[in-house]
Formats: sequence, structure tokens, C-alpha cells
Amino acid sequence: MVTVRAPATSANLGSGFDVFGAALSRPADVVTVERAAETTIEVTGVGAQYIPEDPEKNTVGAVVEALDAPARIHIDKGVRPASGLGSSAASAAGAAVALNRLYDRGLSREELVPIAAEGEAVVSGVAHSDNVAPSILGGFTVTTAEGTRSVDAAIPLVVCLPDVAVSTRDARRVVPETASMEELVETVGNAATLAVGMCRSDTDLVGLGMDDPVVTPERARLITGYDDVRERAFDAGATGVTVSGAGPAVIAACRERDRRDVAAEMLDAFAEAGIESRAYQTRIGRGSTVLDE
Ligand SMILES: Nc1ncnc2c1ncn2[C@@H]1O[C@H](COP(=O)(O)OP(=O)(O)O)[C@@H](O)[C@H]1O
Ligand SMILES: N[C@@H](CCOP(=O)(O)O)C(=O)O
Repeated sequence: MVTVRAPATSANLGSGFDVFGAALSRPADVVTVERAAETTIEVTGVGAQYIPEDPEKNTVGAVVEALDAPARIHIDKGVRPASGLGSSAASAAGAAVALNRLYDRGLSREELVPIAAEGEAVVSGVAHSDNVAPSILGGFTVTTAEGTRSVDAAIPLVVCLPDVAVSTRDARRVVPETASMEELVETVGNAATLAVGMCRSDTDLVGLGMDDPVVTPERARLITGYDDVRERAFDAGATGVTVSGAGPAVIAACRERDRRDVAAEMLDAFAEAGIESRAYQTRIGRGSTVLDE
């Protein structure tokens, strides 16, 4: 038996659509696997009632197939589904790390990234790796067709999750098909600024680089209260604010000393828009961790 804690993640970080990702120190899923002749999946925890246990429909089932590793699997969800916090990815990442260990497949963490991403194709139609990469490797990750690079970064974060669901599949439908040269230049500049900020653990640069003129404005329209939440977070000291993944969670980078105020303002702003929400005071954290074997 192997048990793995796989963290929530925030993909895109504004300027890095389908490329950037960051592991969050909390929340997390806990995935336990045991050898079995046939695969079964049991799901408990946050939002478990919305998650299919059929291996064909659960992200974990695709990982079992890819690793040829049938197992009895228990997923204890700490990451709410349809959150923008890589819920579907956390389970897939945890299963990939756990099954690799259980069956002694000997794959490196980098090699497990495309395998876990197969699970994302099951739910969103696209095997995007920007959530599974940080959930497996930890830190800030850059994923391209050539592979994944990661760096550790000490960046305090607030993630505010409103009590509404946005599926990644739906939120991908609003992504524009084209961008102008001006938008491209702005996006490259912001993405590069963010990457430099991560390498230096510089919260100001990371925040500055989170702006995105192409995808985020379209996604923000799907989140009631977004503009006020963003503005209030900045007023409380956030250095950057954007949609987390496909939403509805909103992520803010800030200094440690401002984190509590930023969280309080974001919660208040959602409440004023008539939406209950939950704020996680978190930071960029480690990847999947083996808890027990
Ligand atoms: N192990 C899993 N954990 C979470 N969601 C899952 C899992 N397997 C399948 N799903 C489905 O994936 C969808 C949520 O994924 P997605 O829309 O990408 O949201 P998120 O941003 O939270 O990952 C839901 O429809 C859920 O039922
Ligand atoms: N790059 C993807 C990321 C989706 O993240 P999720 O946490 O919302 O699943 C996208 O923006 O569609």
C-alpha cells in the first residue's frame, strides 16, 4: 500500500496560459493505492458527491491505464472539484506518484507528468500539464512540449474560492482563438517578468508579471464580483491578482505581512457580491509527498 499527498495547484498565473503552474502548500488530496486484480476507486472528502468513481471517468483511471497498474484506490479530496485549483490534477498526480512506487515502474517525476496529464484529457478534453506538473514536482513550473522545468520560490499567496463551480471544459470555450501582435508582446513581457520574479523569489515581480490581456479578461466575466475582489486585494497590499487556472478561484501574490488582510478583503468583496467564499492563506509549496508505504 502507498499513500501520497498531492497538492492543489494554480495554473496559468495570468500570463502563462497552459504553461505556468505553481504548487500550493494547501489544500491537498490524499491518494492511497493497493495492488488489485481490477481497478476500483472510492472518493471521500470535499465535493466527493460530484466526482465519478468509474475508472473511465475519473482522472485517476487514465493514470492506471497509462502505467498498466491496476489497484484499489482511495481518494480523500481536500481540493474541491471545478475550483480552478487543479482538483482533477491533484488526484491524477498523486495516483501517478503512488502507482509508480507501488509497481516499481522506476519513472522519474518528470516522466510522470505526461502520464498524469492523460487524466486531464478525460475531464477537460485537453491533456494540459500545467496543473499536474507542479502537483508532482512542486514549486513554480514551466511546461512546454519539450518537458517541464521547475524552481522553488518563496512567494506568499492567497487563493479565494467562491462557492460556485466553473468547469475547465466550459472555461476553455471562452479562450480567444487569436491574439494581436501587441497582446503577444505584452504577454511575453509579463510572462518573462514573472519567471524572473520566481527565480528571485521577488513578490513584486511575480505580481507585476501576472497581468494578461488575452485569456483572463474573458475568464473573469464568468466570475461574479471578480473586478471588486481584484481591486480590494490590491488595496490590501497584493502585488498581483488573477484568475486561478480556469476559475472560479482568484489568486493573489502578496507579502507575508499582508496575507491576512488580502484574504479578508477578498472574502468581503465576494460576500458583497452575494457569494460565499473560502480563502486559503497559502504559499508556493512542495510537490507530491509519499506519506506511507
Ligand atoms: N479525481 C478527480 N478529482 C476531481 N475531479 C474529478 C476527478 N475525476 C474526475 N473529475 C471531474 O473533473 C471535473 C473537475 O475538473 P476541472 O473542471 O478541471 O476542475 P478543477 O479546476 O478543479 O480541476 C469534475 O467534473 C469532476 O467530476
Ligand atoms: N491551463 C488550464 C488550467 C486549468 O486549471 P484548473 O485548475 O481550472 O483545472 C486552463 O486555463 O484551461
